[in-house]
Amino acid sequence: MADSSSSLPSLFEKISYKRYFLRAVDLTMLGLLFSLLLYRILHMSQNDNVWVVAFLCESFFTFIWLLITCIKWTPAEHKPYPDRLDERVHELPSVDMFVTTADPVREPPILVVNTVLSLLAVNYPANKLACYVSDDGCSLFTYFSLKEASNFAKIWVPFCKKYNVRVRAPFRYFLNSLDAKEDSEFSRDWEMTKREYEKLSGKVEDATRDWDADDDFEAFSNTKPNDHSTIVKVVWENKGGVGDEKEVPHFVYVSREKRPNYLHHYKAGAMNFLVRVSGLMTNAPYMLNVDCDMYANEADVVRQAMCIFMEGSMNPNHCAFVQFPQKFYDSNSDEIVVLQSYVGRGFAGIQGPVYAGSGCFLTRRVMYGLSVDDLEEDRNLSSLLAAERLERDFGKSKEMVKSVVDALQRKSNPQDTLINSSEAAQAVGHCHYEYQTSWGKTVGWLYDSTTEDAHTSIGIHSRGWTSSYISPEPPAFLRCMPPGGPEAMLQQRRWATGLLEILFTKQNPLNGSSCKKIRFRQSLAYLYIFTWGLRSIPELFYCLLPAYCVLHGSALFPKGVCIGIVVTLVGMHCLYTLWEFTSLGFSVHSWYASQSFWRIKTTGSWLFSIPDIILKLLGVSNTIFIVTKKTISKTRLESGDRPSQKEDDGSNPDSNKFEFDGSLYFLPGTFILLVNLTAIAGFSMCLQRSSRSYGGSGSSMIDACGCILVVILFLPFLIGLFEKGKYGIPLSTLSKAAFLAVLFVVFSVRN
Ligand SMILES: O=c1ccn([C@@H]2O[C@H](COP(=O)(O)OP(=O)(O)O[C@H]3O[C@H](CO)[C@@H](O)[C@H](O)[C@H]3O)[C@@H](O)[C@H]2O)c(=O)[nH]1
Ligand SMILES: [Mn+2]
Repeated sequence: MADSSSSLPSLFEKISYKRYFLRAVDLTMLGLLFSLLLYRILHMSQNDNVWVVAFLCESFFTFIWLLITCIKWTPAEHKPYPDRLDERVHELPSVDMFVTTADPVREPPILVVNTVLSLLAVNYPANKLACYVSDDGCSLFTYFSLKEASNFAKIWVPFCKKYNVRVRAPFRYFLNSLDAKEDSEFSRDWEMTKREYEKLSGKVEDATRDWDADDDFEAFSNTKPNDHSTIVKVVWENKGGVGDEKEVPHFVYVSREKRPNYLHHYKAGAMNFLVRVSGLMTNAPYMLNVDCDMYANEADVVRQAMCIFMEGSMNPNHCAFVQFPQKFYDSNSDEIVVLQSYVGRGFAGIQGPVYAGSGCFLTRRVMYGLSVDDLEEDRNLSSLLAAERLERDFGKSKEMVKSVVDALQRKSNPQDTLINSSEAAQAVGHCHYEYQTSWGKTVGWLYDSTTEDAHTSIGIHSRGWTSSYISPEPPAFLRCMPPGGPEAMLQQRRWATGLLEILFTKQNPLNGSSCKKIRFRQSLAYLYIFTWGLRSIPELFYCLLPAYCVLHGSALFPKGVCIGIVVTLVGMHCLYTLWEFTSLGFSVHSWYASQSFWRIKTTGSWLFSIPDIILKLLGVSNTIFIVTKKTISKTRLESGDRPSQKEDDGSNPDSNKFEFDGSLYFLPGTFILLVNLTAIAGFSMCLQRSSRSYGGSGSSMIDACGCILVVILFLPFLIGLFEKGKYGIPLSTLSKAAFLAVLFVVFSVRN
């Protein structure tokens, strides 16, 4: 526990950003949007239906901007001081670290191995750590790889600690060659460790080929990913550990029972099983959640998070979780980094950041459904601890109930040996264990959304907890994302659908039930992300309106000086977002690519979240979680870890190209492109044919400029028209889009 004497310096500092100028910019843009709406209302009678459609779209955009302004108003973050931890805290708390994997093909085991190695090697007493891997793929190869990794960990962990290695995922660490030429102890150890890592990765890659059966793999025989019993394997137990540098923390492999026709709730279900198993085995008060596509990039990461929790145990600031921003070692998601930096810090200045599903430390008690009120009134806690209630909430395992009571009362009674709890662990992995309990409803990770992270997050904030955002440099965690193309579109659709799903649960931020403890601005902030999918409709319309007006000969934008409103809005938005990108060190190209991808994903991928939700509400089909395909990036590390700059160096000319396939995701974009190209062609032909001005009620140059802007934003599709292979738009998509475009043109001209 932390030393509460006030003379010692605080373990963290809250940094609140002053942004008077940016607030003025936000408000000016809001004012311009309202003026545009007012103009539309005043001129409604003189114009046709286009005017109404534009008005509706712009009302939606204004609403979004209002939410953004409200989120960004008071940005903040926490800065931890891990150096002060030893002076202040006599005994560090234990942490259970969870890694999830689900598919050995889409998530190569070598990636999981690296995630795990980076966690096992963090700077924290090894006897206070335990790493649990949940494998929803029930894969022998994953298990085999992890078992091999645990042997390598006995070399890797001491090596990292001896030489204070910063990047503790070997696949990243060994990308850089050895600087020291001389034959020092370090270079000998380095060479040896590298050789051992190469052996390990060779074995992992060949696992599917040379296979020597072993009794230990018995449990995997005759299993299918969706049909098998629970498997719990203690891969490595740190027996009698005292926390010295050579020790490797406990390491457990689990795969919960799966049967066809049983809902298993994807990652949320896996996380809930991990909470139960770890509760039975080590029952640490804190938990770290990392996806298998992410690794710890900073050895002090656990200590950084503990600064927030330990200080919080003195000042009841009720911090439920500490979220590190998602940063990437490939350059496919600059816009996410930028979004987090502004919107994420905005959330942090209200009630706390959103739990992002990975790179987050959580408190076990909070995950057991505790609310802030339960802390204040001991009475509540004792009602929570009533035996029959515990069984109803947490299930029928006595061992589980006991571990929950210990956790809620902050008593840590880990098992003497992990093997002792194997049997109880099997029981809590049964696919009917959660039946009629509170798991997934009020306890643990919440079900009913494919973005279980955002759903669980609002559940925690609704119980009155705050959360903390810390963004150390170098980044604490790094992960990878799919490049622009079918995988990215699939992932975006899953996110948009999952976020919309939350609007139809009890956690809907608009459902302001009085018992909810969430702050008003925090609800608005959640509303901003939950409505991503809905944005697709106004964005789609807005990409088509200029073309419609040019073809139809009507005006979309205001006339005279009032056009200044639109021009200023577009100009300000460009400059504002450009500044956001460049001030974080991203290039102008990255800014453009993000603006373009944002339009592509909204109109092409988020759009499908709407039928997904309708089909779910009608009971026709349920939403599914398709795991994103991960590939290992071989880009070299730079000292500053600025991934975006690296791939911009032109070494791989294809790295910025957008990939296509025959899926429907690319139909809206191709259609938008063709329609706007037609409108531009039509407009320039008319200009050539006659010098008659486009005055009166007809469309003007400014509408044609709108079409040009849309084409610029959909440039990856224009390039796709001329490319072949995976970089080209398939003929089937092209012909469907062309057919729709002809219908659109006929409709616009005739109407
Ligand atoms: O049935 C499943 C499906 C997925 N996963 C795991 O969930 C994690 C995330 O899956 P991924 O395909 O990588 O999804 P992403 O879209 O990259 O993940 C983001 O979005 C998800 C949904 O919001 C969150 O769960 C993640 O934490 C967040 O990083 C991975 O470790 C998977 O192995 C399971 O354990 N079981
Ligand atoms: Mn992922």
